[in-house]
Amino acid sequence: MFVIIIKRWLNYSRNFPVNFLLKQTPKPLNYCQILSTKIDGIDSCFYRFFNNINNNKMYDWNNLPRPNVIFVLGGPGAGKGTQCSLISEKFGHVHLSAGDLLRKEQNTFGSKYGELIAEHIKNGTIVPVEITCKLLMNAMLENMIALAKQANENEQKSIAVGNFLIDGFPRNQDNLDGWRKFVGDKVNVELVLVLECPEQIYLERCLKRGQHSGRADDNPESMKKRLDTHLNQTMPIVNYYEKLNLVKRIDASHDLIEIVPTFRYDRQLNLITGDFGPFRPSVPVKVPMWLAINLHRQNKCSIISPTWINDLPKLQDAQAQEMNRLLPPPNEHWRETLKLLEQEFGRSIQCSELIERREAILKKSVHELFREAYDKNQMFIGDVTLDNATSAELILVKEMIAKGFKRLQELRRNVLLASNRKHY
Ligand SMILES: Nc1ncnc2c1ncn2[C@@H]1O[C@H](COP(=O)(O)OP(=O)(O)OP(=O)(O)O)[C@@H](O)[C@H]1O
Ligand SMILES: O=c1ccn([C@@H]2O[C@H](COP(=O)(O)O)[C@@H](O)[C@H]2O)c(=O)[nH]1
Repeated sequence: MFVIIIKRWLNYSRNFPVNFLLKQTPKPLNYCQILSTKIDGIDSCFYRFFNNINNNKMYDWNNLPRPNVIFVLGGPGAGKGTQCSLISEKFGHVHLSAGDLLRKEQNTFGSKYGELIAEHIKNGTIVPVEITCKLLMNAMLENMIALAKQANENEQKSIAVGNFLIDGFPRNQDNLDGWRKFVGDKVNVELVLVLECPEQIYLERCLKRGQHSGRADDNPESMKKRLDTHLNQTMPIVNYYEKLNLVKRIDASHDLIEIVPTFRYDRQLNLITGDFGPFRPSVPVKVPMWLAINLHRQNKCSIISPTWINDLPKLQDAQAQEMNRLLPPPNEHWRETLKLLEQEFGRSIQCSELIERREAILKKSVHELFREAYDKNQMFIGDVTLDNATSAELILVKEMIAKGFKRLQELRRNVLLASNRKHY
């Protein structure tokens, strides 16, 4: 009997912090009290939980303030990681990349999920939510505990609320369902930032990154699958959040332009759009277009032509084969950038055929759209889809669309008048 008691006692004390925590039912204590009695318990639970992500019993979130979450979505290479780093530097949000957490788990010695994760990443498919969600929750909890500890050390009355940027999640319906089930109201989802680029840019950026990233999915085959997953599985999630009015779409295709300064300025320029510099003679640095032109006019730099300009002849040939569809442009502002560069350097960049062909396709598709309505004597037109047209290109057909609607209105009025006459 005595031996059994000793054994049980030994077992109990070996698991002491965990047992202690599990036996305590959370009471509405003030945070400082909770910290002084419980924080070590939560910590050790956290580490056990982290080592064995299957063991969700060890998880305790309830005594910490409800954190704010911003989801950051966008295609592969949209710049989610890049922008999150900038936001977190500027505003202090904690950046958690679901992809990075999965890659870390994949490379953790002895992880039973390593192979499964590697397979999904290579194929551009989505890892089951139980794994991703627990990794995210662990990472959030780790940060929340750090805030709690900080408050405790500084004898603050309340713990700061965690602010998280969750990059690359939720990516599909399974992710969304799992997030609702495991996290739900434990956090406050404030916003969903969606970074958008033409497909060509996603591809270019990831293939370029692939030259040094060592990532198993920065190659043409994986990219095809990742783009497909983004379009067919992630975009429906964006639509879901759009209905909740939480989505903010951002054009992420703005390329900075590379200049070679002829002057020295050892500090950074802190502009609204980001921090640029330092500037050193002969050392290339990226800046916004307006700054490049301004410095160039003062003879303070030379401008390096963006690489996509070299690919324009290829796009021109491909677009010449396509009679009815616009191919993805190099980026949203390609025409404006070309115009500025042409003005600056006084020479023209050979792509007038490409511009004419795209304008012709656009005009033809708008024309056909309305012609069908007139021919069938319909008062309404179907959905307008002008895929791959940039904002500048859409402005070109704005007048045609306005005229088309005006004529449809006239048609409608005539039909109504005719039907009223019939009744008399
Ligand atoms: N605005 C930009 N202009 C040009 N290149 C960019 C821009 N933003 C990011 N990049 C580059 O594109 C590549 C992809 O960026 P980043 O890793 O931030 O994208 P991501 O959306 O997090 O990608 P993934 O989903 O594949 O992890 C990087 O090499 C980065 O330097
Ligand atoms: O929530 C997620 C996030 C990512 N994945 C997988 O990881 C790769 C790479 O993700 P990046 O965000 O582009 O770094 C992605 O293609 C998925 O295979 C995931 O399954 N779930």
